Amino acid sequence: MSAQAAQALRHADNDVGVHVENISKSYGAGESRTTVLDKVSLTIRKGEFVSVIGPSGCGKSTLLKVVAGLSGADSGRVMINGKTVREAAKDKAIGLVPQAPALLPWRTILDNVSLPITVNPGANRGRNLRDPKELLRSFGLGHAIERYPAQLSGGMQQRAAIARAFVFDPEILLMDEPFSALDEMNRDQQRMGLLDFWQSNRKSVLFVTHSVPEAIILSDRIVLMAAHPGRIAEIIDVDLPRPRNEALYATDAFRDLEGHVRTSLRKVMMEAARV
Ligand SMILES: Nc1ncnc2c1ncn2[C@@H]1O[C@H](COP(=O)(O)OP(=O)(O)OP(=O)(O)O)[C@@H](O)[C@H]1O
Repeated sequence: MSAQAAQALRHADNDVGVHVENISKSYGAGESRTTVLDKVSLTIRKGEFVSVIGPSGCGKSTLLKVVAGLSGADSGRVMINGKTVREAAKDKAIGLVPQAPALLPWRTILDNVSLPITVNPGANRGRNLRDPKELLRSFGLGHAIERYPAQLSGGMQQRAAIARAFVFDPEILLMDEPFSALDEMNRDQQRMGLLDFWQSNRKSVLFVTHSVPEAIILSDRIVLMAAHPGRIAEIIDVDLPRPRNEALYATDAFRDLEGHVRTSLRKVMMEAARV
């Protein structure tokens, strides 16, 4: 058993939100077959924020898709709060925020966010539902609920997409570079909004990003992946106090950690470039 798998199993108790065990996945057949994920094991505790960072093509999105149940693995297993991904998805325990907000242009923001709970009301009996209006207010969109997506900025649209992911009050949240399309200032504002919301709505989060500062300010741990094949190279604890805010960027502790993450990232990038 690998050290990663052993570490993951040690956490196999009630504290576990997401348990990824020995996940492997390949694409293609014959000579062109490539291993995208090679025995990836990882545990995310309940209420823990974990970011995944690594070179382009190392399998970050693929890992997220496997955890979301959107893509099957060749081997290994994923458990979410002790349930299979299929059961967790059926219970609406997984919230997904894609790279692009994917809002329906002909529906208002409120209708977009309400849509998941209005499609099949009968199936929602007994479920914990969040009030879409209240969610939108928490994300600073209270004034925009009757507007259409095209009338909002990119950052506001993405905030609406994040609010939508919370309507079923999911146990875990999966986010694939949700702020990557935004300019740096807007991006920072959105990440602070997410940080504030998450700090008072603690969920297990798996967050894919290319940004080192973003990973540090948001996360409890950073999973650094290496490529060819995609695997976990290092797991870095973000031992910085919470609640956090922008002031953290200017601290020595933040800068030290940023230096560490960048050095490790450079190492895996150079390794990936040699393949
Ligand atoms: N459906 C698919 N069919 C074949 N190959 C795929 C498929 N999806 C992903 N891949 C390949 O798997 C590898 C990992 O892709 P993935 O998107 O998970 O990487 P990533 O780390 O998220 O990349 P990026 O940082 O550029 O978004 C890449 O080489 C990609 O080309």
